[in-house]
Amino acid sequence: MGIIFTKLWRLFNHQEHKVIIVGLDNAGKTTILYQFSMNEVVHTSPTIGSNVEEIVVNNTHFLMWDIGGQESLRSSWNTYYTNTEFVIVVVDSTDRERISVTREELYRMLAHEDLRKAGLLVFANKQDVKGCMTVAEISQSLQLTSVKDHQWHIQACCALTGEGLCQGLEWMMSRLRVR
Ligand SMILES: Nc1nc2c(ncn2[C@@H]2O[C@H](COP(=O)(O)OP(=O)(O)OP(=O)(O)O)[C@@H](O)[C@H]2O)c(=O)[nH]1
Ligand SMILES: [Mg+2]
Repeated sequence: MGIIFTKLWRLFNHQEHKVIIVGLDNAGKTTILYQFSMNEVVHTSPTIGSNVEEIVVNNTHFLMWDIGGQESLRSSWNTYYTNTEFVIVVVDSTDRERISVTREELYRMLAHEDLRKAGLLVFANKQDVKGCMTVAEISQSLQLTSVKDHQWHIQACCALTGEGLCQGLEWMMSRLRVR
């Protein structure tokens, strides 16, 4: 169903902006996708493959691909990269042990030719959990200030309440406006 919809959408609209949502398993990617598309918290199970939804904000159409983050699935993330305009990396801010794994995946992605022009939005998710990493800590662990060849932004959020998600979308919209 998702694929048929995607193809039909492409036939009739040239204004879509492709977005991929990546990050380690359990980061909250699927929860974020459905907060964007339905404004509610859905019950999720680990994503095998991907989910795709169209999000429309002020007449701007985003086609968002939420890709499963389990280790065995990460080597196939690159099959989604073609024509991607924004990469959303979702970080579980409570997962201090695996932030270095996210960093490795992040730099592998940014080095990929197909993502050369893509903007990077990092969601520091699960900010509702006491003692979680702050945006500053995550930014430092991911060494974001060393990212010079991609536009980037980091945004604190909580996918359960939706807090911070609109600000992330607004950043993407602002990048589209300056093109
Ligand atoms: N406390 C808290 N829990 C969250 C938040 N966002 C997501 N979760 C929970 O984290 C768990 C994993 O969420 P998913 O959205 O399925 O994670 P995912 O990144 O899609 O995981 P994979 O599909 O395996 O890659 C679920 O139990 C969510 O309810 C948040 O902001 N705060
Ligand atoms: Mg998922």
